Amino acid sequence: MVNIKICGLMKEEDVNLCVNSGVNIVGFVVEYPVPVPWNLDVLEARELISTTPAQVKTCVVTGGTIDKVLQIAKETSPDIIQLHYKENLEETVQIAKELKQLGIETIKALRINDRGFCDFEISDPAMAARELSKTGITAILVDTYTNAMPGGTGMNVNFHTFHKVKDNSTLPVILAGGLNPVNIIDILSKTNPDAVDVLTGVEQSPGYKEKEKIEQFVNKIRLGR
Ligand SMILES: O=C(O)c1ccccc1N[C@@H]1O[C@H](COP(=O)(O)O)[C@@H](O)[C@H]1O
Repeated sequence: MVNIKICGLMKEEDVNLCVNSGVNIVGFVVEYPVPVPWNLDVLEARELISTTPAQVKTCVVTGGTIDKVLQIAKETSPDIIQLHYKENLEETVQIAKELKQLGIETIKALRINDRGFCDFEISDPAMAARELSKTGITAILVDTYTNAMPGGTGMNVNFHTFHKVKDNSTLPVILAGGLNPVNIIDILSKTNPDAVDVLTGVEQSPGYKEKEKIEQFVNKIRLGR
C-alpha cells in the first residue's frame, strides 16, 4: 500500500479532514530556516500534534543545526522529523541517532534541481541514496527545489532521477513535488514510490486545504484509478 502524507497543515480542521480522509501521515512545517507560507512555531505545532489521533503519524518538517532540530523534536514530540534543508551526511547520522533514542523516526529530503542534481554534499542522486541508506534514517524523500522555494514548489521531480534514487536506496523512498488529484495516477504508474507527499496540490491557497482535493487525492490512490 502506498502511504499518503499531506504536508503544510496549519489548522485543526484540516488535520481532522486529513484523518477522516484516510491519510497516513500529517505534516507540519516548524521553524523552517527560511520564510515559507506554511511555517508554524513550536507551540502551534505541539497543539496540532497533540490533537492528532494515534493511528495517523505526525511529521515535523524542519531543518538547520543539530541542536535546533533536536530542540524542536523535544518540544513537539512528533512520530517523525523530516530534515528538509541543508543537513549534511554527518549531521543526518547524528540527528537520526539522537532522535531514535527519543523514539522518533527521521526522513531526509533529497532536494533535486532542474538539472537533476541534489542540493546535498553528494550531488549525484544515486550516490546520495546509497550513502543516505547507511545513516540510520527511516526513509528518503525526493522533492524538487528552486532558489525561490526550498519545498512546496508544486513542481514534479524528473522520473528518471526518482528511479536513480529508488534503485540505489535500501530504504523506502517517498515521492514529493507537484503531485495533485489530476496527475497522481499517471505519476504512480511511472514511479511506484513507497509513499507520496503532497502540499500545494491539495490547497486552494497557501495554508488553506481543499476538502474535495484531499478526498480525490486519497480515493484515487486507494482505488488505483
Ligand atoms: O511545506 C513547506 O512549507 C515546506 C517548506 C520547506 C521545505 C519543505 C516543505 N514542504 C514539503 O514540500 C513538498 C511538497 O510540496 P508540493 O506538493 O510540491 O507543493 C513536501 O516534501 C513537503 O513536505
